[in-house]
Amino acid sequence: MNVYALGCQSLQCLHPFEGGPQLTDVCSASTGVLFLTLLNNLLVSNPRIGDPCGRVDPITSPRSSYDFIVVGAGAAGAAVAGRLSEVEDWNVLLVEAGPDEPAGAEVPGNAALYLGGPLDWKYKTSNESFACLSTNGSCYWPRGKNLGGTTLHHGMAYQRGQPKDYQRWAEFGIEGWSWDDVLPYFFKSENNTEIGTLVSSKYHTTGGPMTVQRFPYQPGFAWEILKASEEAGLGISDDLTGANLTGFAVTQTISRDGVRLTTAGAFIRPVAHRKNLHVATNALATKVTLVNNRAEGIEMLMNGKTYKVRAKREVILSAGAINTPQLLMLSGIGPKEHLGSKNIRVAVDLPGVGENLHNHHSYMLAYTLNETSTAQFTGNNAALYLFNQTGPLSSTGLSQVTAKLVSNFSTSDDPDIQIFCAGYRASCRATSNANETVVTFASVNIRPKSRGRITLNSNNPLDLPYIWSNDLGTDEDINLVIQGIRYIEKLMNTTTMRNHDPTLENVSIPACANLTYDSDEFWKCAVQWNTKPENHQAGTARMGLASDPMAVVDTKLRVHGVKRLRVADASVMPIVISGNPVATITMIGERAADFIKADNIRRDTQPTPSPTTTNPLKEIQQDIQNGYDSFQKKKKQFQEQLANQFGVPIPQ
Ligand SMILES: Cc1cc2nc3c(=O)[nH]c(=O)nc-3n(C[C@H](O)[C@H](O)[C@H](O)COP(=O)(O)OP(=O)(O)OC[C@H]3O[C@@H](n4cnc5c(N)ncnc54)[C@H](O)[C@@H]3O)c2cc1C
Repeated sequence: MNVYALGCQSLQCLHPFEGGPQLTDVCSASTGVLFLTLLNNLLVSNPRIGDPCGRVDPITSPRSSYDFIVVGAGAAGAAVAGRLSEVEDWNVLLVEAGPDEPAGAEVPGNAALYLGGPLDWKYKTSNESFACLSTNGSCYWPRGKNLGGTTLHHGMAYQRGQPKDYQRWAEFGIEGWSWDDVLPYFFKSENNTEIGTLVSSKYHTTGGPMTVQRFPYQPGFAWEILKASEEAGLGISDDLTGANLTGFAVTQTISRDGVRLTTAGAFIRPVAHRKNLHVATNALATKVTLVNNRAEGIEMLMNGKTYKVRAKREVILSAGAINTPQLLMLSGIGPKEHLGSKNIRVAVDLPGVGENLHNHHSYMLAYTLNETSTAQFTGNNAALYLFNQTGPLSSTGLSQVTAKLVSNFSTSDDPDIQIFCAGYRASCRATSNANETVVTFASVNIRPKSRGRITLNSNNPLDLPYIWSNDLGTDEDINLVIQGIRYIEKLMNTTTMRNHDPTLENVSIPACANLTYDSDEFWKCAVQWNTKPENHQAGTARMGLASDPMAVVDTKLRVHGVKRLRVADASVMPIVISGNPVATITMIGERAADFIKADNIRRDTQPTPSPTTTNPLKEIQQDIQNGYDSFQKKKKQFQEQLANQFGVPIPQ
């Protein structure tokens, strides 16, 4: 009997998940196939990593109707579905195009390794005039296609943007989304384990389902970067979401004790036992069905069969900034002429659907250090990780180091440049120059001005949409990236960094060869040819007032002109926040769930108002408390079971 079977039988797990790509599919380590296979099995069976007993039990076919249907189980959708299912009287269907999360992807050292395969939508932009010129004006945009969405692949950095980001949203006439309005919803999700030791209770809290903490491991070079930053006068911060918004930081992450925590892991798995929550995996929503401009349900493809499922109350689209506008358009909601050109009957002419597409964009400098690299993905480190979830595999290496800085277009309370670092990762994917230590620094424009759009290639839901990002479409966008490059150069020119003898890897781009190396003109050319698009796409179904012709949803996330249909994901942000967006997108999911609860509980209680039962806020608070209590109870039982059967100590 293998360890996996032993663990699951004794814990009476009914639905462990062994599927999805295995380590042997995503790694190319010299450690060999047998080692990777064994490691994969041990990860799957480990209660703290693969969590075999906490997995969802996906439905094999949907019921004909539910109260709510949520499309997409990513940063927002998992939060929406988990929260709605707190109300026992409602039944909720969560529809996800991809499968459950493979255990290997929960290892922080494996971040992004599962992209490029079946868990990735593998989007590519087209016809870029100013970006990704080395790849014929086409940028690669990975997006997660699995429970947890892109939170199964992301770098896990926890940020919220800054108060000014939400002030900018107000310029669209949006009320109710100021910093003071959104902060309680960041708190609602958060369980910060480093209050008092690293961050302040003024900005952070405990009790939510999303654990926020630093990784247990940092490579020594991470602290060297912080030392160099101080030396260069760029500053350091313990908490870029706290009082000190600028400088370099070893960031807090959305992870729990050395294991990735996706939104599915935070919001769905702990409540997977709820009878009123159905999860459909490998199920593609192909359209929202409308009757008289009212959402009646969805059509979906699952296991080769088409289903029509009715939503008695509402449909919520959380399919992300690319798929949500695609679904809206496939359902007849979008720009009239464009829908007509694809033979789609227009239900609601909403010209803003698919417009306002934007993304952070960057340029990466790679430096070779004067030291021989030592392998990090070793048997010892793997064992350390399996037993304790510590060591190099329990972190993303230098990717946990980031900085927020200010260009000359902005002010210190509103940083507009971010630096992403990478290197020293315990990756199982062998690199070509295994003997060299290479570290990278990307200068990221986190206040992009250029806007692109998403349109349909055809009315076939299986066709990927057409994406034109128009990245780097303004001089200011390019200038901002160059200002970030100058900051990186300043950092690398410190004594601290020079002690490591860094050499900038040759940037040889034929199209830029006639320009003076390291001049602004040179970098302007290089940035456009070797653009590094970030993965923070937003804005394609943006919030705004009904009087705003380009607005798609109102401030309660209801689609203009359509009843019983909301959007909750990155697409509703009028302007992407200045930083890593997951926490904000989850906050949007939290808010959507509360808007829905308030509207529906009010509706349910309207006919027979009574002073004792008609306070919707009180009821919502009670629902949340009930959900939280039952989660805590289940967690305690599970920990006791582990302690009794495997001697795993109960965390204090
Ligand atoms: C490599 C990488 C690193 C990143 N690092 C960070 C980081 O460190 N910190 C951070 O904050 N952010 C990071 N991000 C960005 C972040 O992950 C995304 O911005 C965020 O996950 C988007 O949330 P979403 O809910 O809008 O969409 P997603 O999380 O992408 O979720 C959408 C879900 O909908 C599903 N779906 C789509 N269409 C359909 C359909 N028709 N039917 C059924 N299901 C459907 C998808 O499969 C997916 O599961 C990173 C992203 C990438 C790719």
